[in-house]
Amino acid sequence: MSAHIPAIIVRDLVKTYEVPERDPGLLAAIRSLFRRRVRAIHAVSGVSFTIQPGEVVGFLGPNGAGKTTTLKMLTGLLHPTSGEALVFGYVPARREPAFLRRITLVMGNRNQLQWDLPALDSFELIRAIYRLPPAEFRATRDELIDLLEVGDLVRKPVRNLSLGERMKMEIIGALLHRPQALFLDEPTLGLDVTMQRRIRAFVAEYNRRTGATVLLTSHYMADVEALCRRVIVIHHGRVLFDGPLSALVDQFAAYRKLIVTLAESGADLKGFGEVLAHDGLRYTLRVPKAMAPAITARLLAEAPVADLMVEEPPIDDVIEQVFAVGTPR
Ligand SMILES: Nc1ncnc2c1ncn2[C@@H]1O[C@H](COP(=O)(O)OP(=O)(O)OP(=O)(O)O)[C@@H](O)[C@H]1O
Repeated sequence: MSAHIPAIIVRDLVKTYEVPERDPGLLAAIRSLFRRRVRAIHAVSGVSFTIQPGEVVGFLGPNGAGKTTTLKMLTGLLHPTSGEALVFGYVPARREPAFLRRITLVMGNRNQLQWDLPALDSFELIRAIYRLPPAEFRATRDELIDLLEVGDLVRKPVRNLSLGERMKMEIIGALLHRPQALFLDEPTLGLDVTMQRRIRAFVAEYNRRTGATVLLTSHYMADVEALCRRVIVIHHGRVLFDGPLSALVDQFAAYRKLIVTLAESGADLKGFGEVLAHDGLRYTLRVPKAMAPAITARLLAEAPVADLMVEEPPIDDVIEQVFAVGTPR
C-alpha cells in the first residue's frame, strides 16, 4: 500500500433511514397494513472527508449526530443511501473477504465474544473464521494479551469479567487478524479513568507498532486529546469542522480566562470582564476572545497587577459550545 493513497475516502455520503410511522391503537395498526406511512430520518446528510494511512482521527458529535451510522457504512454494515465510501480502495458494503480482513469495528456497547466461554476459546473461533495461520495467530494473540496485561484473565468465562476487562478482551478479539483500519465506537464507554487510560495507551501503541489507521468516537475528550491530532466534528449529519484539535479550540472558543493576581487590594476588576471567581487578591475573569489582548493591556496599565495568566477554556467546554451553537463564532 502506497502512503499516497488515502486509507479512507468518503464523498457526499448520505444515509436516510425510513421508519414506519403510525398512530397508536388497533385501528391505526390495521390501517397501516394497507397504507404504510414512513418517516425519513436524515442520519448522515452529505459527509465528505479523506483519511491518510496511519492517521488517528477523532470523530466527534453530539448524540444522534450520525457517527455510528457513518462508521457502520465504512465497515459495510449499512448501505449508503447515496454517495461513496472507499476503504483501502474497497467499497465497504460489498463486504469482500479481503476488505473484512483489513478492518475492524469495536463498539463499546456491544459484545462480540461468547459470554459463557473464556476469551481464549472465542479467540480460537476467530482464528478459524479468518483462517489465520496458527503460529502467526498465537504470536499476535500473545502480544495483545501482553500489551493489555490480561494473561490471568483469558481463561475465565467472559461473563465473570468486569466491564473494563471485558472491553480489553473485545479489543484483542477485534485485532487478532491484524486489521489496518480500526473503527472504534466509544471504546472506553463506562470504564473507570484508569482503564480508559490503559485502553488509550494501547490504541496509541498499536498505531505506532502497526501504522494502522484509526477512526475513533468518544465522549471522553481526554481520549481524543491523548490520541487524535485531527478531529472531524459532525452535527445533524454534516461535517462542521475538520482539522487539528488546536484549530478547533481556536475557532470555537468564544472566550478566554484571565487569571489576575493583584499586588495590593483595593482595585475592583468588575469593569474588565465577567468575574468568575474572586479570592483575596486573585481574580478569574472571563472575557470575549477577540477582546482578550486589549483587556490584558488595559489591566496591566490600570490595575496593580502582580501576575497575569491567559487560559483557553477546557476542551470539554469548547466542544459543548460547538455542539450547542452548531456554527463557528
Ligand atoms: N436503525 C435506525 N433506524 C432509524 N433511525 C436510526 C437508526 N439508527 C440511528 N438512527 C437515527 O439516526 C440518527 C443518527 O444516529 P447515530 O447512531 O448515527 O448517531 P451517533 O452520532 O452515533 O449518536 P450517539 O453519540 O448517541 O451514539 C439519530 O437520529 C438516530 O436516532
